[in-house]
Amino acid sequence: MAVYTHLGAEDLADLIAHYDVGNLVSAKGIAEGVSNSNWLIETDRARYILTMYERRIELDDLPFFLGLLDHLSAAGCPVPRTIHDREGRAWRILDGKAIALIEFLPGVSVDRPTPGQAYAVGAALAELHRASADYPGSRANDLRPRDWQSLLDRCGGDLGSIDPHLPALTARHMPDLLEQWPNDLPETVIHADLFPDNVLMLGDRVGGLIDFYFACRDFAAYDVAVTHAAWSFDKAGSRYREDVGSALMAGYERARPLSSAERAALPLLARGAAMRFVATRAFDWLDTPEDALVTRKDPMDFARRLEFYAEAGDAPFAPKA
Ligand SMILES: Nc1ncnc2c1ncn2[C@@H]1O[C@H](COP(=O)(O)OP(=O)(O)O)[C@@H](O)[C@H]1O
Ligand SMILES: N[C@@H](CCOP(=O)(O)O)C(=O)O
Repeated sequence: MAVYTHLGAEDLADLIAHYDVGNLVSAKGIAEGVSNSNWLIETDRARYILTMYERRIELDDLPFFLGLLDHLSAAGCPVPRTIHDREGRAWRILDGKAIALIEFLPGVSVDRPTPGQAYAVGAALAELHRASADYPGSRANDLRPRDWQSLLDRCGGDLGSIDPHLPALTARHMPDLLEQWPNDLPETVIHADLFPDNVLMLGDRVGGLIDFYFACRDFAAYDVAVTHAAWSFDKAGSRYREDVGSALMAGYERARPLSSAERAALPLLARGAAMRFVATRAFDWLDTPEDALVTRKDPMDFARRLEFYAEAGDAPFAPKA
C-alpha cells in the first residue's frame, strides 16, 4: 500500500479550500505505488490526485517535476496537469511535507501488455521526447552507471544474500557499462521509469503517463531501453516477448526514428537499463525490512533481463522488414 500519512476529513477540506476546484466530496487512499502517499480526491467539479511526497524526492526538484507535467500537458501529451493553488503555487506544505494536487487521468495499468498497447506506449514515449526537448527546467540523472556502482558497493557482501548469482553478475557487467557508456547521444528530458504501472491504458490507447519523479535530462535512447526492458518480458524477466518488444520499437520509431548511433548503442543501453533496476532494487531490498508495508521488488527479475540483453545483442532492436 502507499498511504503513509493519515489525513483526516478536516485536514483535507482545509487543504482543498486553497484550490479553485470546488468542494470536497470524497477522498480515498490509493493502495498502488511505493514512494509517496496518494489520494483520489473527488470534488463537486472533478476528480484529482493528491500526492504527499514522503521519501526519495528532493524538495528542490519539485518545481522541475511539476513544471514538466504542465509543459508536456500543454504540448498535447497525455500527462496530468498540476493544479495550482489560489496563490499560483504548484505545491504546498502540509504537516511538514510537500503536497501537490494533479489532474486525474482515466485508464488502468496493465500487467500483461498486448503488442497493440506496446505500440501505443512506444509512440507516446517518442512524442514525450519531442515535447520535452524545449522544456527549460534542468535536472541531471542521479542514477547513471557510477551511481549504480556505488549502490552496489553499499550493498557490499550482502548482495549474495539476495541471490548467490548476483555478485558475479554485477561484477561481470559493471566494468563494460562504466567504460563503454556513451557520452554523445541525443539528449532530451526523459521519463526514466516508464513501467506498465506508470501508464494508464484505455484499451489500446494511452490515457495517461504518470509518476515523473525520476525524470531528468539524459539520452532519449536510454529511455527507450528502460521502457523496452520494463514492457517486453514476463514479470520475472524469464521470457522475452518478442511481439511486444518489436511493437514498442515500431511505435517509437513511427514518431521519432532512431539515428544509427542510437540504434547501435541500444544493446549496451538495455544492459544498463536492466542494471539500473538490479542496483536500486538490490539496495532497496536490503534497506527494507521483510515485514514492511511496502512489497519489495525482486532484483533478479532484472538480472534475468540483463542476461537476455547480453546474449541477444542487437536482435531485439533491429528494424523489422
Ligand atoms: N494523474 C493520475 N490519474 C489517475 N490515477 C493516478 C494519477 N497519478 C497517480 N495515480 C494512481 O496512483 C497510483 C500511484 O501513483 P504513483 O505516482 O505511481 O505513486 P508512486 O510514486 O508512489 O509509485 C497509480 O498506480 C495510479 O493508480
Ligand atoms: N519502477 C521501479 C520502482 C520505482 O517505483 P515507482 O512506484 O515510483 O514506479 C522498479 O520497478 O524497480
